[in-house]
Amino acid sequence: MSLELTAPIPEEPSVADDGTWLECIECGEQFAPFDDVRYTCDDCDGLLEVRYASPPTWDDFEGRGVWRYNAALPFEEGVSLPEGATPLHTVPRLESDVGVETLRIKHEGMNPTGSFKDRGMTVGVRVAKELGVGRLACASTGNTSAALAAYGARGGMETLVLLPAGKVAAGKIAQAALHDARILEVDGNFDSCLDIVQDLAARGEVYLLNSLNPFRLEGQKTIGLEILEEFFDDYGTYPDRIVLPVGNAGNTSALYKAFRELVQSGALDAEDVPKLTGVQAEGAAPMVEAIENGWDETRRWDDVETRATAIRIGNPVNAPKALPGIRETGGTAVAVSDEEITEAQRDLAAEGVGVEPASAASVAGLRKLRENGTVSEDEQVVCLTTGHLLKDPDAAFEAGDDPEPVPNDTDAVLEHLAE
Ligand SMILES: Cc1ncc(COP(=O)(O)O)c(C=O)c1O
Ligand SMILES: N[C@@H](CCOP(=O)(O)O)C(=O)O
Repeated sequence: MSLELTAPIPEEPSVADDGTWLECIECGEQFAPFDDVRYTCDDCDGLLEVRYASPPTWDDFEGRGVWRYNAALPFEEGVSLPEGATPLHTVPRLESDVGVETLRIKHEGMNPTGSFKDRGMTVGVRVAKELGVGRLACASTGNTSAALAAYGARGGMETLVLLPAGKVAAGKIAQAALHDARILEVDGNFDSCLDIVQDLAARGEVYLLNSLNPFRLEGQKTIGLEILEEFFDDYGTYPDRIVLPVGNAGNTSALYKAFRELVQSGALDAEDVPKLTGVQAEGAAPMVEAIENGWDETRRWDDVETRATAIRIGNPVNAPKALPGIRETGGTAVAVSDEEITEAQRDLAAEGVGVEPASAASVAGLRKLRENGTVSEDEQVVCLTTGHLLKDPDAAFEAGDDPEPVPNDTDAVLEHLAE
């Protein structure tokens, strides 16, 4: 296991506030966490990470949901709906069909707005209040906008969302609209929307709450903490592998950070860290390209396309955090077709687990890696499903069978059923 994972706990710098500070992952420059609004390093523009003088151990955790893990977060509590404590489903038929020893599904679609973004927003909006900023904003393929709108509303704050026109699933726009976000539809893809929001943030017009914001990822760390705790309760061991869909690569970065902090505190052995395994759609796979080619960074894909609109992303901003996470945990990355994604969506639905297309990419990826021998039959695996089926009703209609019209008459209904 890599040196990164066993790195010593850094000494608390003078900029720390209550044992917490921001640190550049490229040059190591440190910043006080709440003295100013910043998303990247003032010196080199590298990505920032939140650091703690005392990384958490298992005994520090009590309560339920995201804030059970407040010892691993910058605050005791946040702007909450509440979020987290999502199910870790068993899926016995799918488990034996895919052919692994254990398969569990961590269904993040069961969060308050139907995706894992809520875990990030409960922390992110709390930080926005601490900083005393005005308007909150994000670029989004849909779920981030739904979560920002809801948590902004909960916190009594104004929200602005920029969406790629014609490429966001209906359920997600409906959420942002009802929670009263101002919605701008941009004639461009998600990456162009993020470029604009970053410009607006740099000009001080908005507070950016995409996963470039290091505090968002603190909340998303709790996915990894919950998986490890619950899996250990059930099996007395940790999963060998966690398979997750990858878009902007926030979750991959967040889970890797959660595991590093547990290793640093001595709560987890480095050899027990699950292999982080990322799955992208074939039409939007810059992370897979970077992993396959051994690159340290991704190359931007300008033309991206997939039915899994949530991961229709060509320039994953968290790649510098996520690529080491995949490599140093011994994981990998794989691309799947839209057909394989829809098939996996049906497989999950047949076990009663309703997910949107991007979520099903994890299961499609696991199946592919099992078939090509990368994943072995004795592995214990958790697949992350990131968003709820109702987020994208059109995709669900396409994947499922059509309703059958029948006359308003019992005999005619019976006749129809007998056909
Ligand atoms: C449903 C869904 N799954 C997966 C992803 C990808 O997650 P990440 O950006 O953390 O890689 C997103 C958004 O990016 C999403 O909305
Ligand atoms: N799928 C995301 C894309 C933006 O990701 P973020 O984690 O950087 O906010 C979305 O739902 O918009």
